[in-house]
Amino acid sequence: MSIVPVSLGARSYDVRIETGLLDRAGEALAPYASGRPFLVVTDTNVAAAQWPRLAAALEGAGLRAELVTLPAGEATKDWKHLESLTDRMIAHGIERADHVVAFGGGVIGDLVGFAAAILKRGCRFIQIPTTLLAQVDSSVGGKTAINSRAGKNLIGAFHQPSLVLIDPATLDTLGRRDVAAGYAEVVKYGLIDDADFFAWCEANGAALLAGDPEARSHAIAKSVAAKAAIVAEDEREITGRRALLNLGHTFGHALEAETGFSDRLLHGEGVAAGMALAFAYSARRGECPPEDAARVRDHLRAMALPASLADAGIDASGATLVAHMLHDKKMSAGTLPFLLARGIGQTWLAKDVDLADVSAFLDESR
Ligand SMILES: NC(=O)c1ccc[n+]([C@@H]2O[C@H](COP(=O)([O-])OP(=O)(O)OC[C@H]3O[C@@H](n4cnc5c(N)ncnc54)[C@H](O)[C@@H]3O)[C@@H](O)[C@H]2O)c1
Ligand SMILES: O=C(O)C(=O)C[C@@H](O)[C@H](O)[C@H](O)COP(=O)(O)O
Ligand SMILES: [Zn+2]
Repeated sequence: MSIVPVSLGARSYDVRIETGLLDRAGEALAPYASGRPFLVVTDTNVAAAQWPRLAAALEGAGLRAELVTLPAGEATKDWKHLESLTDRMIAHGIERADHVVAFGGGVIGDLVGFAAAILKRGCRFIQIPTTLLAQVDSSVGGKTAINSRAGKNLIGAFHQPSLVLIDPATLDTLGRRDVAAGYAEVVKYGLIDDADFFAWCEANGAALLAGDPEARSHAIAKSVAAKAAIVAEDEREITGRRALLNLGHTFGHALEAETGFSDRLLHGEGVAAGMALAFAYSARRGECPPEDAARVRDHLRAMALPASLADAGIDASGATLVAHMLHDKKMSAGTLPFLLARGIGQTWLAKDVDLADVSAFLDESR
């Protein structure tokens, strides 16, 4: 078992990573049991593919559970499902010290985490992530949210889980497109500040996507450690350190908004295209070697990820995409800081980016 601590003073917690851990989850969850059964929230696909394992583990440890199953997909991160979930939590009698279990991908984790942040002004939750994306990124760090009509994750809160349990074997039932989408967030850690890890991705990405257990476990442990270190330094994205985790997201969220937060473009796919655009734009500004931008694009494409507007199926104008960006949560005093790169592993937060120039770049890229 590898254990990565997320060090946040009174809000510290562990991320436990071990193949087969789901079958022993009862043991790990027992200390968090209250007088009521655990409320486990999942989606339809995870309920079919992985719930029998968690149910057996809970039963084996003498723990009771009630399952809430929500529709699968990004559209579930909305007011309607937040309302129905909080109604279920209230009916269940959740108290502030109780733990709700988020069992699924990033959609379930973000929604359940936000419901836990606001129910009775805050109750506790545990993450059991079942997608590569959720295991390497969304289950760690306490960003919770739903989408608004205007944009991605616009209604949310920072609320840390008490525990994260990662079983890489849950990925055995995940579809190839979702594995690839999660892989985009793995590549992100290399592009931010670890050129050696990007080189590892170039060498091992294909094996990881094919389900190689060693490559998978290495990528998960490495990503979680990278994220935990950044979150411990800047939990609420104040100093600019945590903003690095947003590499590719200003472009990516605009592409997601343009496709209506639907399965036309998955979050990780938007991030992949967004990272390629961030590198291409950095190269256009003369700040990044064009060979590095090409390496990023080529690797993402080789992993069946989109690396351009056309790959992502986007035909919108630069002005339309920039209009989406105005809702970005990094906006400050009317300007939008941008994650750019001086090369692979050298991401930085630029504060002098002119959105008219971004719009022109996007029009050229179409
Ligand atoms: N909070 C954060 O820090 C953070 C970080 C990155 C992404 N996110 C958010 O995460 C969301 C995307 O998460 P995601 O990619 O996990 O999407 P998701 O939760 O929609 O899961 C993807 C698909 O896989 C299915 N699935 C999940 N686990 C499965 C399994 N083990 N076997 C079979 N099917 C399974 C789901 O039902 C769904 O259809 C986005 O909303 C994004 O904004 C949040
Ligand atoms: O944890 C973070 O910080 C991130 O930015 C991780 C991102 O991968 C994730 O998609 C996050 O939800 C985006 O944050 P947002 O603040 O731009 O909504
Ligand atoms: Zn992301």
